[in-house]
Amino acid sequence: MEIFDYDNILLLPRKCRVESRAECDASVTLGGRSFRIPVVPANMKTVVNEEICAWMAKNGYFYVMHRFDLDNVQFVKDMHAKGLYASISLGVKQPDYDTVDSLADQGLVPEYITIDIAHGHADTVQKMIGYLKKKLPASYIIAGNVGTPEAVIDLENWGADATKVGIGPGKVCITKMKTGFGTGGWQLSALKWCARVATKPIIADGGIREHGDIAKSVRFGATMVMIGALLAGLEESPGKTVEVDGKIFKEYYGSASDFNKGEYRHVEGKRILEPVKGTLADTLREMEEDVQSSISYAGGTRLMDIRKVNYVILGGDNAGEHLLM
Ligand SMILES: NC(=O)C1=CN([C@@H]2O[C@H](COP(=O)(O)OP(=O)(O)OC[C@H]3O[C@@H](n4cnc5c(N)ncnc54)[C@H](OP(=O)(O)O)[C@@H]3O)[C@@H](O)[C@H]2O)C=CC1
Ligand SMILES: Nc1nc2c(ncn2[C@@H]2O[C@H](COP(=O)(O)O)[C@@H](O)[C@H]2O)c(=O)[nH]1
Repeated sequence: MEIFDYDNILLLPRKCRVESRAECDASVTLGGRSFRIPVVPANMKTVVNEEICAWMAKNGYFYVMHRFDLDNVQFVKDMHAKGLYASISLGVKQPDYDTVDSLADQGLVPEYITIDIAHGHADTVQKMIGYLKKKLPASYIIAGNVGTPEAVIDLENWGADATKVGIGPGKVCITKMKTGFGTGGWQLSALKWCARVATKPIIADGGIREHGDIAKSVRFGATMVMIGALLAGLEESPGKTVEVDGKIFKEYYGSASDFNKGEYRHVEGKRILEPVKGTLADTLREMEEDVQSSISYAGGTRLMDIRKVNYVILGGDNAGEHLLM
């Protein structure tokens, strides 16, 4: 199997078919809705909050609200009251089942539900998917996180409408060091491996360090890309603002860090400071322009045209050119 990651892959251009990058359509469809770009901010406390989610929904972007210290039922009510779609996260414990009961009893149907646990290839996830199918059958279910084709096949067979791939490639992730497991360091080839068997959309989660990594994810099978670090250091980002030597940073911590959990047990995440660099609107606009450029380099006009390009692996044992012929 070829092993590579975002920083040692480059995509190869094909003859341009547009006169302006504005002709390239970066939009993507997930769960029957169209979104401006294939990017979703990570469902983490230092990346999204209610205001950011509402703004994203209003402005044509996909979001997934986090599931920590939050009244999910009230969140769904608030989003629907504003005429916006609701996209929530759930775990697999009793309070999560209580949330599902409460939503169903009140006739509240979130348009998207993401079952989000560290090791998503699990009976507990199968059980939650089954419960959601019974209680909230109209919700679109995203399940994860996983890192192997076997897991993608199981989650799809259990009823997931999309899977989230990425065990440990995140910037604040320490899973690799703590457990010896994961896709950290080879996330892009793990994505390719999973995408070969997937029959439903994949959300590539973690490890995006440059805007060009979005196109690389799409090339290797992602429908959507989940991003934490690159969106944690914005003016609106909910992490605490910290000043160091006159420079302004935002706190960014892992959902499995002691900062999120409130205790040091089963910790698989850390806290870092991200320099503050611009607004959410400007960053998403720049990402859209960069994806439009990627589409034009791919010789296409639509996002999925990126899937047609060849690529090279730079350095290492697998180095070489990979042609689609
Ligand atoms: N993408 C990634 O690489 C990772 C992401 N995270 C994120 O951190 C957040 C918290 O995750 P998580 O701790 O799972 O959430 P929860 O604390 O809600 O735990 C979910 C359930 O899974 C169990 N569990 C957790 N890890 C494992 C494991 N390795 N093997 C078997 N069972 C396990 C927990 O039990 P118990 O605690 O008793 O074991 C609990 O019952 C999520 O948002 C998750 O996405 C966390 C780690 C890795
Ligand atoms: N192993 C851990 N992974 C975590 C934790 N909290 C979040 N995450 C994952 O990281 C991505 C974001 O990655 P980034 O490279 O864009 O910053 C996020 O979506 C989660 O899947 C954690 O505590 N441990």
